[in-house]
Amino acid sequence: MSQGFSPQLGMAESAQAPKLVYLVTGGCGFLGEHVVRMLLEREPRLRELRIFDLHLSPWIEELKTGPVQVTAIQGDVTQAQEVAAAVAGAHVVIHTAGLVDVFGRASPETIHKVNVRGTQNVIEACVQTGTQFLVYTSSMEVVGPNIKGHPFYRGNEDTPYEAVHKHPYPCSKALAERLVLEANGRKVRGGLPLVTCALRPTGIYGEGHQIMRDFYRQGLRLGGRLFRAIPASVEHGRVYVGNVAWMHVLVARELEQRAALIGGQVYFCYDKSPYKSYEDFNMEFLGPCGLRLVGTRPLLPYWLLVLLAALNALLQWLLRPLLLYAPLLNPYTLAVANTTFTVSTNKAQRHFGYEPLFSWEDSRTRTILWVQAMEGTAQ
Ligand SMILES: NC(=O)C1=CN([C@@H]2O[C@H](COP(=O)(O)OP(=O)(O)OC[C@H]3O[C@@H](n4cnc5c(N)ncnc54)[C@H](O)[C@@H]3O)[C@@H](O)[C@H]2O)C=CC1
Ligand SMILES: CC(C)CCC[C@@H](C)[C@H]1CC[C@H]2[C@@H]3[C@H](O)CC4=CC(=O)CC[C@]4(C)[C@H]3CC[C@]12C
Repeated sequence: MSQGFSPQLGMAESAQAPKLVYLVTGGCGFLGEHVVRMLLEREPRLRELRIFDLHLSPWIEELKTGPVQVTAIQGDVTQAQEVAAAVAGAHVVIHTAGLVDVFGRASPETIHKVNVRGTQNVIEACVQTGTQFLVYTSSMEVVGPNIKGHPFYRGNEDTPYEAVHKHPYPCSKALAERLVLEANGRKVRGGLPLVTCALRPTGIYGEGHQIMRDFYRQGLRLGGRLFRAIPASVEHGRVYVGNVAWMHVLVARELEQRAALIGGQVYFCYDKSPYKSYEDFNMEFLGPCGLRLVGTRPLLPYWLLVLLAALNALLQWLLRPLLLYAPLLNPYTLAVANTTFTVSTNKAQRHFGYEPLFSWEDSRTRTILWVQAMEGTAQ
């Protein structure tokens, strides 16, 4: 059963009746919502958009009034039958669903179940039902930073790096990514080959970013101040959520025409966001909303942060039978925050013509407006 499509948006073709069915798993999440909205805005060949998520958001209802049929599917990626039912008849699957947890909220088993087995279910569903194109949202964490704290400075997809994973989240993303890439070329129902690729965003920011919200609220509680914890010289790759969504839409569109080139490939997600430390970067948005980052150098010595992070891990373990204690600071988040990880690549541009849709100025303005719209601004 062929479900082919042409990614070239010629005049004649875009004027034809839309015929494609897309499925976005995790479509109600931070990134998933942007992918969903981007598809509706920028994929004129879309006939039906299926949004699959454990928790469906109320905003989906607003999307149902447009020309594209929007189908909300409440489901769990760990349930193979639910996934297969959602995938059946879809031309393209964009698999963003995942458990993003580096704070110890979920058990390692749950993280593995959702991120690895869930991805396996998506692959098997494509194979069984004859869906040929699969885009997987991977993560920079598949590469690093590693537990040795080696810097990854302006690296690209071919830069050698000692990827050593111990934490359940990067372990699960690395395993899932491998499954997706190994599935490239498998025969789907009807005999055509499955075409897969993986996108690896660095730290995503933008409207809906939960950790930014947490930092903002913490700053408000501390009287409009945040205290520098990490040296300004430690740089982090960050990418605007709208550009990450755009990259997903574009690569999904190009998968068929350029299957031999794109199939089985990984791409870092990048844009023109500046390289800065995690905290200085956040201040690009929190600053204009009235917060101040105190200190040109970290206020606490690093050894004390390591001690506090270890104490938090101990408290989390001791308190687990009674309550969930999951602060931002733990040995893993400290190691990630304190290690330079920046990417510099044009692979997505070379392979499928990606250019960021949003400039740095636009991305910044949109994010600031979103922070300002949150309740109780500091201004
Ligand atoms: N936030 C970030 O900085 C980065 C995120 N990523 C990846 O991007 C993807 C999306 O992440 P975010 O949007 O940040 O997270 P999110 O938590 O906002 O979104 C994930 C979505 O998946 C859904 N989901 C979770 N478990 C599910 C299950 N068992 N069945 C069905 N749906 C389920 C959630 O309900 C949620 O709507 C994830 O795969 C994550 O690993 C990659 C790099 C950076
Ligand atoms: C108080 C601490 C000293 C600073 C805390 C900051 C951390 C919570 C965050 C610093 C770097 C973040 C991670 C990074 O952006 C890469 C990521 C990729 C993903 O796929 C998921 C999220 C994350 C692990 C992200 C999580 C928060 C940080 C560790």
